[in-house]
Amino acid sequence: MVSAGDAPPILDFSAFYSNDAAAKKKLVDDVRNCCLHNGFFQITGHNVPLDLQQRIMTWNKRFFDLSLEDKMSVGKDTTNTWNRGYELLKSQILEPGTLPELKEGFYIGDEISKAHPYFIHKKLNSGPNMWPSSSVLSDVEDFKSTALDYYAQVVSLAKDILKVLALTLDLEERWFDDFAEGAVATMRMLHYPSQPPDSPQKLTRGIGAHTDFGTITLLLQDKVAGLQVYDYQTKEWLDVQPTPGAFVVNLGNLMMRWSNDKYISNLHRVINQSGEQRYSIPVFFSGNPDYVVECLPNCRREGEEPKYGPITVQDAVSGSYKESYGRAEQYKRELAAKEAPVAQAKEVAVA
Ligand SMILES: O=C(O)CCC(=O)C(=O)O
Ligand SMILES: [Fe+2]
Repeated sequence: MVSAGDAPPILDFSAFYSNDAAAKKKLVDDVRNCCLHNGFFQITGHNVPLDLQQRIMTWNKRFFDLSLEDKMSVGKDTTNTWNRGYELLKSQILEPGTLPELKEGFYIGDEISKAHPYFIHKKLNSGPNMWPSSSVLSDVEDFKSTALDYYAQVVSLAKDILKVLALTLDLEERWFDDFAEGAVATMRMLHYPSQPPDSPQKLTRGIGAHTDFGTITLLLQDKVAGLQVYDYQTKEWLDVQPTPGAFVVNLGNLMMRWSNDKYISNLHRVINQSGEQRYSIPVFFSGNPDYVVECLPNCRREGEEPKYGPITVQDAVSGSYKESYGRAEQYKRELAAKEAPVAQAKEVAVA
């Protein structure tokens, strides 16, 4: 049982693949408790090989070690609306009132060509990946195959977790299958430089307090800590300890809405004051963009109205993205407006 003040527990997911009914029931019960508590847990005993986790993490570091110019060769500019490629430091503000975030990212997803109906119809995060050229990265083919293999295996694990989530709601294991068919998921390699000692403590974030937009997130952390989950009862931030081989799993806003707020999409953030570089790789599983999400069975009392109306996965998730990037843009505009008169005054002084 998870209680107030407890960090997300580590659950052995191998029970899902075993024939041990008691162990499987315990896993389902534990996952249900976590979903009701704060929607966060860690899993070991899954089928994603440790070696693959290590190889993608090595690529994560190698990618961010490239020069800024090389990273910008796959920059996610305004023409790339499908969210792939490199994102500069300080591009996002997830926590209103804090500074642009000390993280840089590289977005990868399913390899979707411009002829694919998802691209043509501008479905959520759907389009071709942006890979560095071989002149930038001579073994880019290994980067590609490692990333796409990792992505596919984590998406498959996400589908297994959805089966467990179905069981937690006393639904058939296959309940989420239609939603998971043709699902969109986005993987984001992240690098958090250590926060400079002179940066304002209260305002500096690797990633500001936020909840995730999609259905479930599976996160791989490297060795450096920094991820924290907010505990509403104790009003404290709980550290999510990096655990070798484990994935941190958390529910996103779509799952919370879908469950009529029975299951929780919880606030979390990253602050890296370790003095070391921090790396992580979340995979955000959204679902089939056209699937209509409407109060799950067993999530409201008989006769009670659902809190939310039906919505497509596409509409639910894309709304949240626009909001968070809009905030960083607005901050930069305001800063530029504030600095402009100062710059002009300096010019006058020099003249
Ligand atoms: O890097 C982490 O540990 C967390 C990342 C995260 O919360 C996110 O990208 O939504
Ligand atoms: Fe997150």
